[in-house]
Amino acid sequence: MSKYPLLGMTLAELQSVVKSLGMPRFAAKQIAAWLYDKKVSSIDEMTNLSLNNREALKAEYEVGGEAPVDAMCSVDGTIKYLYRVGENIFVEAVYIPDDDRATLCVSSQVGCKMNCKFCMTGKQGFTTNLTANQILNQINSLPERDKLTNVVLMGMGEPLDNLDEVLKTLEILTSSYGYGWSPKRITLSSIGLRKGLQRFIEESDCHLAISLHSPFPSQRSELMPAERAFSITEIVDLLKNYDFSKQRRLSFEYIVFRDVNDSLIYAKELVKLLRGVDCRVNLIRFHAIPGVDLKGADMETMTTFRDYLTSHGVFTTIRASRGEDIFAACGMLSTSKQGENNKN
Ligand SMILES: C[S@@+](CC[C@H](N)C(=O)[O-])C[C@H]1O[C@@H](n2cnc3c(N)ncnc32)[C@H](O)[C@@H]1O
Ligand code: SF4
Repeated sequence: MSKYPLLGMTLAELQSVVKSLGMPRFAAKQIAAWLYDKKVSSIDEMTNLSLNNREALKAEYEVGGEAPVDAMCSVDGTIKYLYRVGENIFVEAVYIPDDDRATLCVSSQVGCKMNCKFCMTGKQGFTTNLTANQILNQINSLPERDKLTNVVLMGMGEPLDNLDEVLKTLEILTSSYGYGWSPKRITLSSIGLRKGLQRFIEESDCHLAISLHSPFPSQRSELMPAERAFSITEIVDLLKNYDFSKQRRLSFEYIVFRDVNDSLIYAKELVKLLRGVDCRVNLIRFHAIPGVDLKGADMETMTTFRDYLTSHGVFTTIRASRGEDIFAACGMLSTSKQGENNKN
């Protein structure tokens, strides 16, 4: 019989576990400390629980951490890890070390329903939501776990489409009973879903990045079909109701596609769209994917685009592209692993 994982449970969930087993209420906090502070890998290591209680816990539960099954290292130090989350199902997490920080890009779903034209994960279609256990495990079982300074929910999947499990993970990462991280160390990236965006803003303090990619709704819907359900103008209107001028950061991601959204007409429209919003824009280089007729803009065009936005009051950076040699794009390694296993 497979056991339930404890890793990924909130304090409230651990409290109901200990209650159901007739253990004292304070045992929930002790278990949380073993899981999230001391980061043990087995219930046997939870030595301040009585032997009887440990045995009772072990009958139904396990810690539930699982090491990655594969890794690809880039010449620039970026490492893409593959985690198994089911029979022949894998997700990616990408470790990106930098001078003074080390970021992990975490997945929230296997595949994605949103079908953005430029995205490899979108091309996979949707397989399943990850549980809080599977999201947190990408961080917990990372070989470089203790070096991590930041986490970005920018891997496979649309986090607002799996918000219950994502919010549980964020609670564990930021609570004093959990990892105790500042929410400023965590960024959630989303295309912006009507059902979910407001809830995320109100129930979390983590930074928010919105994938924008075109200020024109007609073009944005060509690139990102979800635009039809919740348009970028509605998204920006909603965001204007919240204060992003202090600790919490709002950014917009913009992949610059050659001859598609890279001229100053687009930059001008972005300035108009983002007027009065406390935010920054990150320009992203496109990682080409097979079968899609889009190309990335050259660096000169991106620089001109950035300078126009910055000189018109929208602070803009060009995101350094990391792990080019192992990347191609998010979703590539897991897609090929699934294909490889299907052939065997
Ligand atoms: C993979 S998504 C996951 C988070 C969320 N679903 C979203 O779209 O924001 C993270 C970021 O990667 C970008 N992205 C997707 N495919 C890309 C590609 N081929 N090249 C560059 N960026 C890409 C998305 O636009 C988004 O800004
Ligand atoms: S870009 Fe984000 S929302 Fe779009 S298909 Fe990829 S993962 Fe899903």
